Amino acid sequence: MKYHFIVNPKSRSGMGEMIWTMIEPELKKRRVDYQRYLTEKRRHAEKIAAGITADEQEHMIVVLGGDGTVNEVINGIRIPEKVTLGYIPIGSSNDFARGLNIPKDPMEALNIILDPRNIIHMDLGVLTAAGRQRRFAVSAGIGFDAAVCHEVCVSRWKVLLNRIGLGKLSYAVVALDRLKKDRPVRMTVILPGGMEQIFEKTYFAAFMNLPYEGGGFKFCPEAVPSDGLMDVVIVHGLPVMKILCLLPLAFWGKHVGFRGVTLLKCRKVQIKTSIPFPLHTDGEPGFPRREIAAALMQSRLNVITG
Ligand SMILES: Nc1ncnc2c1ncn2[C@@H]1O[C@H](COP(=O)(O)OP(=O)(O)OP(=O)(O)O)[C@@H](O)[C@H]1O
Repeated sequence: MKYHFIVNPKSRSGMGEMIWTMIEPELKKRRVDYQRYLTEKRRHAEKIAAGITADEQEHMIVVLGGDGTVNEVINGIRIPEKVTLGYIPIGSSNDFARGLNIPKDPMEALNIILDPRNIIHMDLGVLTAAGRQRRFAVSAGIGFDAAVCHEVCVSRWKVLLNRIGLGKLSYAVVALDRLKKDRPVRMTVILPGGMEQIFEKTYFAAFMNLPYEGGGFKFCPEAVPSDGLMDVVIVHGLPVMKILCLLPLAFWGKHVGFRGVTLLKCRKVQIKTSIPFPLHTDGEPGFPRREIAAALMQSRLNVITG
């Protein structure tokens, strides 16, 4: 089967293009049947994936880019179960690769794509807000974590830290700054069957398909991408000082069990907040909203993992 390579040359502040120049000679050497598509702007990867899968037949798509490019590709795919996805991680946060044990080394990642040992049927989430839907592979969130994503996208920290190979730390640096500025809100969480829980002074809720988000925060250590369930983490009712202590622990998933950290598993959840709160899907920012819903799709994506 032909490999469709979707390459974001601008990922990790321009590293994508450089890595592709290493990968392409290897494909030629191994006589791989491939086609390359270079993304030219935001949302272009989505259009490319939509074009490849428009015939609703089986396809092999390989993404070379960051979590943002993976997100665009999964949003473009017509029927996820017809597609097998390979991934060469070149992003700043790399939570998709981290959660699926995909090697960071581009050549190693290519090897497992060309000779796959493990293919999982991965759940995909859908975030619905103001009548619009956006799919996610890693996580979606409302509140503080989404505000951090907004700011990382526009801050110079990501570019500076990417230059020294520490791009994933941009989320931690911006998180510390946002904690000083953001005010927690009242959040109502509605589960299937109508069960309602109210959380006061909530900083954020994240809906996770994989254990990590934000460049390595293991917010939902038990998240399994093929179990048919979303893991939800809600952080609420804590003083800023305690959050500052818990955030580093979250790198190892050791924040679990502390008061103010609530974890749930479900297929569907609805959230209402007292004021509009920022959103994200796989780290890509969305407009602030007061009411959203997150759910898993019926159709699953085949993903080559490490
Ligand atoms: N040619 C291009 N020029 C500018 N931006 C682009 C281009 N192609 C894609 N993009 C945009 O670049 C953004 C970031 O890409 P990507 O997520 O792959 O890398 P990253 O931000 O370094 O990684 P991560 O999401 O893991 O932090 C995406 O939102 C995508 O829409």
